[in-house]
Amino acid sequence: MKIALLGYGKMGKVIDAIAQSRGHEIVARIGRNDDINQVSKAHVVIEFSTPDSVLNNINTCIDLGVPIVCGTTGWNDELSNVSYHVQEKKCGLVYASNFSLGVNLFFELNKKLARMMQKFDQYQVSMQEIHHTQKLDAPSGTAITLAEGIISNTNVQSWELGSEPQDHILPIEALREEDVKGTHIINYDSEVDQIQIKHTAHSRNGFALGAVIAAEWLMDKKGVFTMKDVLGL
Ligand SMILES: NC(=O)C1=CN([C@@H]2O[C@H](COP(=O)(O)OP(=O)(O)OC[C@H]3O[C@@H](n4cnc5c(N)ncnc54)[C@H](O)[C@@H]3O)[C@@H](O)[C@H]2O)C=CC1
Ligand SMILES: O=C(O)C1=N[C@H](C(=O)O)C[C@H](O)C1
Repeated sequence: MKIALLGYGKMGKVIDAIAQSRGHEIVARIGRNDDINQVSKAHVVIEFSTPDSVLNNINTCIDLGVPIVCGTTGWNDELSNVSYHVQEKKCGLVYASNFSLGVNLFFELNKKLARMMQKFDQYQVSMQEIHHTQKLDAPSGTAITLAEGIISNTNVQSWELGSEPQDHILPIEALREEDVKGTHIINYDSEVDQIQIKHTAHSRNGFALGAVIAAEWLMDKKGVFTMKDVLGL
């Protein structure tokens, strides 16, 4: 399969190596100042850039009719507009806040735990995410997906970055530390105990492999999908 990499930073480079190890050809490595029309040479684009570039990148790929796997975070509010554009142009998009198998299993575990906890209001839920210091968005896209999983399965109504624990609000603490690839922790605290679930990424390889598997899966499909569809969870 011919792949174009749109965004060639930390993730783009790891995806390059993993895609080639799976027999794919990288036909373009496109940075901020390069010609985006190079994506037309590819069967599929894998997009990991920045929150300020992602919308233009996705919309250009849709207009050029090239299917896209997008991992860039920080644009949740625009997902419905982008979905409309994908359907209108009969294109294909996989978007996931996190492409790793482990985190996608963790998403399901989080929802299941939230369903169990909803009738026990002596527990206050909270979340912590830790990432490297270059990360541009907070909270992480993964933390927002986890928060949505809790909100849709409990009587928590919203999440708040950096807030104190309060009824019906999920506080999210976002910490930035040197070289942390991505850690997400959910706590349910009562006066007498704590239940905690945690996912720790040891490298970027899990995110990158998931993105390449999503690109292989997307090839013959039209519509908007997420990693749950790709993995059949
Ligand atoms: N969904 C997932 O599984 C994961 C998502 N991410 C997200 O992916 C994004 C990228 O992460 P990293 O690679 O760590 O960041 P990075 O900062 O190392 O790389 C981003 C690259 O995109 C380039 N870029 C900026 N504007 C561009 C444009 N218009 N066209 C092409 N390239 C452009 C930048 O120059 C930079 O080289 C972030 O939003 C991050 O949160 C990161 C890891 C996993
Ligand atoms: O920026 C990162 O590095 C990561 N971003 C994603 C996110 O915002 O959730 C996924 C992963 O945690 C690494």
